[in-house]
Amino acid sequence: MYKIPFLDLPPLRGAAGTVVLPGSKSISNRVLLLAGLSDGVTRVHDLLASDDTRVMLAALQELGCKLDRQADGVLAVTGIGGRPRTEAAKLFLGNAGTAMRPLTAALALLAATQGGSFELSGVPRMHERPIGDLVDALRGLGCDIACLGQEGYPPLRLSGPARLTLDAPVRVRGDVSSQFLTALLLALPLVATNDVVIEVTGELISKPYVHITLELLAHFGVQVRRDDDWQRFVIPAGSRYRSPGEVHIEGDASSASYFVALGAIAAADAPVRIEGVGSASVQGDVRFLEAAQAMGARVEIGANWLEVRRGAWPLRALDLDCNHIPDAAMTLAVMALYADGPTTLRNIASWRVKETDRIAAMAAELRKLDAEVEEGPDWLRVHPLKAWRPASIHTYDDHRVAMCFSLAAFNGLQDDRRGAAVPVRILDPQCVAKTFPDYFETLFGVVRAEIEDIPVITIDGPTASGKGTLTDEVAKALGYHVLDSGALYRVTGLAASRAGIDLDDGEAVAALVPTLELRFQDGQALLDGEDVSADLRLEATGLMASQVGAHPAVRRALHQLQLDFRQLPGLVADGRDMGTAIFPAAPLKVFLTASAATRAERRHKQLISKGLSANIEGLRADLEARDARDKGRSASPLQAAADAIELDNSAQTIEQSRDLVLSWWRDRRPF
Ligand SMILES: Nc1ncnc2c1ncn2[C@@H]1O[C@H](COP(=O)(O)OP(=O)(O)OP(=O)(O)O)[C@@H](O)[C@H]1O
Ligand SMILES: Nc1ccn([C@H]2C[C@H](O)[C@@H](COP(=O)(O)O)O2)c(=O)n1
Repeated sequence: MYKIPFLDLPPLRGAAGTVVLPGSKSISNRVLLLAGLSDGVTRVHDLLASDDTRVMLAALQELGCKLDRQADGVLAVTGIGGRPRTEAAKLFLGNAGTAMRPLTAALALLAATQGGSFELSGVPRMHERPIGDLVDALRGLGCDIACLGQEGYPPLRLSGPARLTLDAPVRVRGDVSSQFLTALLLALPLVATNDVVIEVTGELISKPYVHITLELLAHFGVQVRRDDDWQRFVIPAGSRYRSPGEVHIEGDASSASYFVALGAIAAADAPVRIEGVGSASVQGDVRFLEAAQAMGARVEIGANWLEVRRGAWPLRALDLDCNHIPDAAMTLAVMALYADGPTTLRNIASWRVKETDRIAAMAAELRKLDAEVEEGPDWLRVHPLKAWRPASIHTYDDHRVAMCFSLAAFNGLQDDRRGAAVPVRILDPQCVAKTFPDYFETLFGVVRAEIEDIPVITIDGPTASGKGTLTDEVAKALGYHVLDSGALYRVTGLAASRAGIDLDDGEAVAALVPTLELRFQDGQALLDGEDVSADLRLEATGLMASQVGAHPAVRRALHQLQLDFRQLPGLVADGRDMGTAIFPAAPLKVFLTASAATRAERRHKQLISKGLSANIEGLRADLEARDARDKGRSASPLQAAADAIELDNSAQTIEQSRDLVLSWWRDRRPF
């Protein structure tokens, strides 16, 4: 996950490959609650690991459920059989509507029948999301619920005992959020001593989510009867949750929408394959496929997979009632930028009370790209874009805003004039943790950019100037990859010396390079499977690296290997010739220096801190000798590129150097 303030997406040009979806959020949290309330153990396969499931798990644990993560990755949930092990708990539920609503209903009813006091709270946005209709319905049954802030909103206190009246129908509004009805359906079996009737007032929205609820209730032994018009539901007397033993969570159909759109926009040659949802899915958002097909996507579908590729291009504009796919429909708003006319999304009033006011948010952010957007209380119209503006997309702590705006990075496909493609900046990218923590990593695994569009920052300089440290810091701040080119020369020197090759024989050393089995993994350098990280950092290895690096044949042999590090979303490359020979067109080149005395002192400290003895005078002599060789060789000598910025960090802290480089980078960005 990118835990950084912003993530810049370079212009993207194509997509192909396979994506395995994370588990569905809606199914995960419903299954967890049902498993938690049941008797016995439920083994949950493919559970979504995200912020929303984490808060649900923490709440269940607080109520007395036992959670056991098993070796096969399955989570075993031992339920409380409808009897909380505590009489009082304060539960923090973040911004998870799928936890707040059903836990409110379940704990209000359990407090009423068994006594107790439960407080439910969340992040500030959760306290702005209405829950009054559910509270009213529960109060109508006799539950004791106090709104601790504003009436009709969390935080809430649920207290008991209280006398419940279950013989009259429970009325709940269905036209604001279907989660209120879902909450009652999930909770009322706990107290159904007689048939309990729920009547929905107003037309029920998002029926597919209620369908998921009914399917899962049946799986846990509760057969709810419903009328054909979805206005009346009956929970039979004596209903009891029974764990089905094993439950498999299917992939998240709303998350699939980004990759379906990706296929429709950018899979011109080979499809994007999406594993985890398909024709057997119970989630309503699989119907996003119909909308994508109407816009031009070509789709093949199996029980548990989809393959999507581009059909019509530009996409076809759409006028759609999105009531059945409220979450996935946000993706259509960005697809609309690539359409042949204005696209209108209707019946999306529920967007206003989600993680943020999504109608306002989408309109504001689409306009930043220069799109023409019209909005009404429950609709949004987006006009296609020809000339795009680079934009910094505010994400409102809303995972779906972040994910769907990643699709705006394909603007170069819409306007193929040279240089017309623009990058897109996603602010607070870690908000995707709510449902899809590795969304951007997954995206980068299946998209393609022109190599020259992938940004590179080069940091060259003499030994122990702090290049590696600065490179790591800058890369961390931007979410970029790192190329430690010195490590490649060090490995080459080490391997050649181990193989008994004369380090002055450039051709022999170069011939060794293609045979090296080298991997960089979790901070380790593995040569033929052996961790050689410690050997690589020895001063003696540095000298060998300098020696082999003087041969043009060795430099040629390592050239492509270094270019291959240029991957999405960007690269910071550290070495001696990054700016002069390997990435001569890099938009930011830094030549980092520090006085020899400072460098010797830093290296001394570094070695001592690792428990290695060192002599400061000897170190200084070694590094000056290495610098002399690196500067004096004919092939790509150590020197500043003509357009590099020189930075002497002798008197700077690491943070000061980092912030300076980041400020230079900011100046070069179009945002
Ligand atoms: N600005 C700085 N202020 C203080 N110490 C620094 C600074 N930059 C780096 N250092 C310290 O100097 C030591 C050497 O830094 P680093 O290993 O990054 O240098 P390098 O140029 O990559 O070296 P090499 O050429 O051997 O790969 C490290 O211990 C690092 O923490
Ligand atoms: N781009 C590079 C990187 C390194 N070398 C050589 C010269 C250095 O002295 C040696 C070790 O590098 P370090 O790990 O200290 O950065 O490798 C080079 O020639 N070109």
